[in-house]
Amino acid sequence: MVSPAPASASPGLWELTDLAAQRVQIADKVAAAKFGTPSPIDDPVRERQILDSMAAKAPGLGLDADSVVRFFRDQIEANKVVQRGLYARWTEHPGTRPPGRPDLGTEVRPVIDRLNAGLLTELAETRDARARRSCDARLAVTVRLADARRGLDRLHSGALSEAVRSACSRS
Ligand SMILES: O=C(O)C(=O)C[C@]1(C(=O)O)C=C[C@@H](O)C=C1
Repeated sequence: MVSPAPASASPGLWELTDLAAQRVQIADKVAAAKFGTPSPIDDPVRERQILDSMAAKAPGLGLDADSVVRFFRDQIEANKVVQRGLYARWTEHPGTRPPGRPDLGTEVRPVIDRLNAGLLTELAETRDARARRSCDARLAVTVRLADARRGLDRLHSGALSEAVRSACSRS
């Protein structure tokens, strides 16, 4: 669930940013599902499915398919940054490994699917705000607020910045 916008957040960009933050946080569960199993972090088939599905829905929402693909590619790359960071952490400090292994197909990907749908809706909702010249500055503030609100550490906060880097000035 998207948490309510902090008073100082740019109302138009808060939901988009908070959903991207949640997508970065769900990488912990993805990594926990895969760590110590033969499943690699990279799943090109799943990535293609996400990108094709988002691209197909874009025109109906008045969005440019290429821009939507770029945005979701960034979401996926950000997710992988977190997964790799956690793998490194868990390898170096076995005591920090997650206690359980969630099921990727039934527990984790359905959440990602919902976040993807929400993000696509928000891309459409924020078309005007993202086209404004003020977008970069407002987004930077919103990202810092999401960092604080969700208590993101450096790994997740860096990934969130990467996730939203193409959000401004896209149709
Ligand atoms: O679903 C997975 O297996 C993930 O690792 C998540 C995710 C994503 O961000 O959607 C990231 C990397 C994979 O290549 C595919 C998808």
